[in-house]
This record gives sequence, structure tokens and C-alpha cells, in this order.
Amino acid sequence: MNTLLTKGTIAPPVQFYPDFLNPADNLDWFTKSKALYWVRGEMTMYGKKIPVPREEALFGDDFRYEYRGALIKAEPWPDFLLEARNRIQALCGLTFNFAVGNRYVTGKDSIGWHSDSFPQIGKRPAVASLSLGSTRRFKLRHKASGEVVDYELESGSLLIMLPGCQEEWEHAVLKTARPVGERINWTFRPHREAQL
Ligand SMILES: O=C(O)CCC(=O)C(=O)O
Ligand SMILES: [Fe+2]
Repeated sequence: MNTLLTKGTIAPPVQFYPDFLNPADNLDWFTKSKALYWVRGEMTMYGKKIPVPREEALFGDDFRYEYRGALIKAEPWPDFLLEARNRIQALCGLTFNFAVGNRYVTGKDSIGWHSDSFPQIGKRPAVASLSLGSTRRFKLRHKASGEVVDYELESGSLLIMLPGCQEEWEHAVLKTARPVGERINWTFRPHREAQL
């Protein structure tokens, strides 16, 4: 399965495991993910409050986290998500204490160009991204050159953004007019406890 679409001259600092999950866990974890409590939040754009174009769910170790400007206590890990976190840690030797779930219900749901960088995530973080459900296109754009590299993230695939990826690249899952089913993505991240 070759899911890298564009061959650029600059290789993004990622590790890609297209078949990370076995078929049984793949289906089971998608079903369990869908059954969690998801929230479509609000964000401010040009001074206006608009719905976030995806649903979110946050889980993590027993810490206080800062998310979208608010201090939150992440929900405790569901068993399957802890298992996912532990397997990913064992694979790459990095540690993650927080997971952000994004649920893209239709092709209209998306996440715009951004980097996962804010003080609490620490310097040069690694971020591991596990995809479940429908395939969506994940784009990486090199900040300095503008070069874009696309990955088709199929269900059960794991893409690890290594240190340097957030600093030198942006990423996005853009809206699509193609008929696509629901997709859930989990990003496992390091996160320092927020200071009050
Ligand atoms: O859905 C994805 O593949 C990416 C999600 C993402 O970039 C994020 O949560 O910061
Ligand atoms: Fe991101």
C-alpha cells in the first residue's frame, strides 16, 4: 500500500506506518471512538463566533491542560485509547500524556493549516497521529519552500510527526467535495501541566 501521493524534494520528518493496527482493533477502536462524548466547539474568526468544523474529545493523564485558551481537566483514558498510547510509545520510544480526538463527520469537516506548537507542548515535540474510519488526505506544507506532500491516511494508519515537523512544516486536512464517510483521528501529544 503506497499512500504517499506527491514526491517532493524535501522529505518531511515523519514516520509512517500504513498498517499499524490489525483489522480487529481497527474496527473495534473506531466503534469505541464513535461511542465517546464528542463536542463541536466554537472558535472566533474575524471577531465572529463560528462552529469548529469538526467534533473534539480530549483525554489524558491526570493533569490540568490548557486548550483553546481554557484550563481543562482531560477525561481519563478509555481502555482502548490507553492501549493505543502504550503501543505507540513502545514503537517509537517517546512518551505522550494527552490525546486530542478529531471527528470529521462528513467531507465538510476539516482542520486548516497549522502547526501543533504552543508553550505547553514543549520544544520540538513529537506528535503521533492514529486514523480510524474513512480515508482523508493529510497535507504537509514546508514553511520555507511552500512544498506540499500528501498522505492518504487510511484506517489503522499511524503517522508520527517527529521533532522538527511542527517547527518547519504545517499540516491540514482540508474540506473535500468527494463523498467521504466519517473519520476519527487521535493525536497523542506531550503536554506539560498547566500552571494556574
Ligand atoms: O486529523 C488529522 O489527521 C490531523 C489532526 C490535527 O492536525 C490536530 O489535531 O492538530
Ligand atoms: Fe495538528
